[in-house]
Amino acid sequence: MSNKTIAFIGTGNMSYAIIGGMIKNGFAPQSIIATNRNQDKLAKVAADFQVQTTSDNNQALRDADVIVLSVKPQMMAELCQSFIDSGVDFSDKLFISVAAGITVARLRAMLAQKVKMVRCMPNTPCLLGRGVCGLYGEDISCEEREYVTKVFSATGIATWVEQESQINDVIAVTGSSPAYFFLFMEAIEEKAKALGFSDEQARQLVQQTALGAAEMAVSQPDISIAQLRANVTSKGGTTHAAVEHLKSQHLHSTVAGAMDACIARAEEMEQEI
Ligand SMILES: NC(=O)C1=CN([C@@H]2O[C@H](COP(=O)(O)OP(=O)(O)OC[C@H]3O[C@@H](n4cnc5c(N)ncnc54)[C@H](OP(=O)(O)O)[C@@H]3O)[C@@H](O)[C@H]2O)C=CC1
Ligand SMILES: O=C(O)[C@@H]1CCC=N1
Repeated sequence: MSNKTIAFIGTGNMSYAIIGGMIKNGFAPQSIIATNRNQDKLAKVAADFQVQTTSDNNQALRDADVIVLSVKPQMMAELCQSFIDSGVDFSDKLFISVAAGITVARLRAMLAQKVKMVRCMPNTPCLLGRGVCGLYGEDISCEEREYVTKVFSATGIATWVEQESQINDVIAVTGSSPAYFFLFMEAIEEKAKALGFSDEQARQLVQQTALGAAEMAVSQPDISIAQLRANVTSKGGTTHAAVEHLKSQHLHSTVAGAMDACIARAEEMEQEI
């Protein structure tokens, strides 16, 4: 199975990140096909990673063993219908959908076949091999599960969940959460600029601090994140004043509420799409 060809249908932000992670971690470029309707994006992924590219989705469907569905959820039904209309026999292909808010049952209905299906919930740090992917599969063999694990382990951490509903929890915890961190970084950057730092200084200061904080957590797994935070917080000092302000603004419940909103939206999309 590891010699199989994998086709990414729709090469936008997420496929680009997954392909980048795969290439950095030893997957052969000739085993990867990227499709897109936008030629500029195909030119970029070909130039950056030397993978095969085509704007013909049906060609990729025919040539690949594994088909990654990576268009926006609202585009998925139209894409699946085009596969049905192509006349290509895809009954034995392994499908992987990275789309939020579309269940296995719905994807199979769109494809009008009970195909082997994996749902994957990745995040964009896959590009650097620092991603997290939640995986859920139906009717896949042990060999296929191993292959999928190998693909997504190349992009970071890959973890299987037992219940499909847990994919929505993964979205809240890791799929969408790079955006929460970026939002926090944006807020610090904005205030740094207001304090008089240049745009370049503000960007450097915030990104280096975020990187340092993340590396502190990763490199010291025996120290809780709460303790790492406490280690910065001198009694009666400056950090204490800042942290108390964040707590008084209900940061924890705000974040929990944001994650609940994320899950609720995924559930809503399951009904809409
Ligand atoms: N971005 C993220 O962080 C994450 C995204 N996802 C999921 O990944 C999927 C893709 O998201 P993302 O990469 O952000 O979206 P993008 O819009 O960046 O990428 C989708 C790409 O698919 C192309 N496309 C649309 N329809 C077709 C078609 N019929 N044939 C070929 N190409 C097509 C689009 O072209 P065009 O540019 O012309 O529109 C676009 O380049 C979504 O389902 C999303 O839920 C999951 C986890 C994280
Ligand atoms: O915002 C979205 O819907 C997608 C899924 C997770 C991250 N981006």
